[in-house]
Parts: sequence; C-alpha cells; structure tokens
Amino acid sequence: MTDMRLVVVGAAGRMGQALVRAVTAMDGVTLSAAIEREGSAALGHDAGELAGLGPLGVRITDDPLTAFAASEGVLDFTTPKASLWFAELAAQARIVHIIGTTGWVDGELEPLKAAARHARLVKSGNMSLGVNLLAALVRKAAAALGPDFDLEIVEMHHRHKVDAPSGTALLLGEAAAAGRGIALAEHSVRVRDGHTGPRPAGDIGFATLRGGSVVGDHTVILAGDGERVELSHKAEDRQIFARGAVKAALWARDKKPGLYSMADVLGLND
Ligand SMILES: NC(=O)C1=CN([C@@H]2O[C@H](COP(=O)(O)OP(=O)(O)OC[C@H]3O[C@@H](n4cnc5c(N)ncnc54)[C@H](OP(=O)(O)O)[C@@H]3O)[C@@H](O)[C@H]2O)C=CC1
Ligand SMILES: O=C(O)C1=N[C@H](C(=O)O)C[C@H](O)C1
Repeated sequence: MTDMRLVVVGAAGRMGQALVRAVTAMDGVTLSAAIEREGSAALGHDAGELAGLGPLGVRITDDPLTAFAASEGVLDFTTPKASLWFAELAAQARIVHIIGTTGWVDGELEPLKAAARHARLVKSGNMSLGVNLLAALVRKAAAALGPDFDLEIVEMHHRHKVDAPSGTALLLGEAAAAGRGIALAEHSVRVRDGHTGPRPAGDIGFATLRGGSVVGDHTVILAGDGERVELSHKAEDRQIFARGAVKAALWARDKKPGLYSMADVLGLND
C-alpha cells in the first residue's frame, strides 16, 4: 500500500511541530501539507525547519481546501472553533480527520457527529497508549470499589494551556462515571471555593494545576475510609500524543465513516 498522505493543521504549534516530527519518523505515512491560520508568522516557512528537522520541502500555507484535496488524512490539534471548520472541510473531501483538540463546550459536538456521517473521525482528549489504558483501569477500579470510595481527579499542565479541566481529566472522569454507572455531567464538581459544606456522596471532583513546562500529569484518587487508591499517568514527551495520532490515521484509513475514539484504535473496547 502507498504511504498515507497526511496534512498537519496548526503546524507551528507545540503539537503541530510534534506531529510533523512523528509523520516524518513513522513508516506508512508522508507529510502532504502543513497549515496555519491566515496572517500567521509561520506562513511560508518550511514545516520541517520549524519542527527542528531541517527542510522537508513542505511550506506552511493558509489554504486547507487545496491541502485536504491532496491528502488522505488531517492531523488536528488546534482549537474547537478551528477543528469544527476543518471537520466540515474533511467531510467534503471524504478524508480521515484525527482530532486531538480539547476545550469543547456543550453543543459543539453535534456538528462533529454530522460530519462523521461522511468522514472517518477519531477524536480523543488524549492520544497516548498509557492514558487510554489508564482510563480502562479507572473504569474497572470505580466499578470494583463502588460509591463508598470518593473519586477525585488531579491534573497538572504547562503554563500555556488554555482549557480546564484538561481533556484527559474529563476522559478519565467519563471512565470513572461509566464504571459507577452514572452520568458525569450530573456528578462533576469542577470548582470548590469558600464554605462548601461536606462532600456530597457520588461527586466526581476535578482539581487543576498550571505551571512551568509540565507536558501532562493526571492522577485519579479513589479515597475510602482508611485507604486510598491512586492511579497516575505522567507524560514526559509530546511525541507520545503525536505517534498516537498517526497510528489513529493509519487505523482509520480503511474504516467506515463514523466518530471513533482512541480506545477503538487501540482495541481497548474489544
Ligand atoms: N489529545 C491529545 O492527545 C492532546 C491534545 N492537545 C490539545 O491540542 C490543542 C493544541 O495544543 P498545543 O499544540 O499545545 O497549542 P498551540 O497553541 O501551541 O498550537 C495550536 C496551533 O493551532 C493554530 N491554529 C489555531 N486556529 C487555527 C486555524 N483556524 N487554522 C490554522 N491553525 C490554527 C495556532 O495558531 P495561533 O498560535 O496563530 O493561534 C497554533 O499554532 C489543545 O487543545 C490541547 O489541549 C495537546 C496535547 C495532546
Ligand atoms: O494542552 C496540552 O498540553 C495537553 N492537552 C491534552 C488535555 O487537555 O488533556 C492532553 C495532554 O494532557 C496535553
């Protein structure tokens, strides 16, 4: 089979550069184009040079339409607004769309579901093998320990991160809620301040830390009477997410249109 032609959008960003490095290093894929927004200082620069690789002969442009027409898949770690636009374009071009973007709010997922009628989308708040395995373990632990164990999720990220709780923390919260057989939306507590009163039974709490260059740390605490279970993942390098995204694109290449998760890609739902 020929190499899968992949376009990286947001190619000058932290994850965009990691994606360019991953596409260049991995077998079975080739970088077809690199996109940034109109007016970006990165336009015209070589995507490889920006990613610290030396020239690749792929200049960054602000023309996703032309890029998508010449590609089989798009790797997208940008913003929800940009990802929604790219989803429309990817659906029109009938190409695979891998979405790592986080910070989604209620209602924004409906257009993605519509796009997935025509396109193959893989969306996950975390594309690493380790976190997706952790989610499976959290689901099991929450089911096994039951409602007597209070659930708290703590995350820390670098000072540049703009959304909270992280997409990963929410993914882990969903896994914990699924293990308990409850809906996360009805039990999540994202902020505590002032006289909160005692902790209501069944809550799933989130705590957010920001600072320095932390790539991404997550701990799920199951706190019972007299004992505590802690399940953690620490990301040390953004390449784990980028490699996961490329793996997802290759996996989705021969799949039917639909909205898939990283657990589907990794076979953790089987
Ligand atoms: N799912 C996962 O495994 C992971 C997800 N993420 C998520 O990925 C996202 C990006 O993170 P990160 O790389 O750190 O952020 P950055 O801000 O470094 O990168 C985002 C890039 O997207 C560009 N961009 C924004 N809008 C557009 C547009 N309309 N067209 C083209 N390019 C656009 C930005 O350009 P400009 O600077 O000009 O706005 C920027 O270069 C976040 O939501 C983050 O949480 C991160 C790591 C792993
Ligand atoms: O913004 C980041 O950096 C990260 N974002 C994702 C998230 O919101 O969980 C994944 C990873 O933790 C890094």
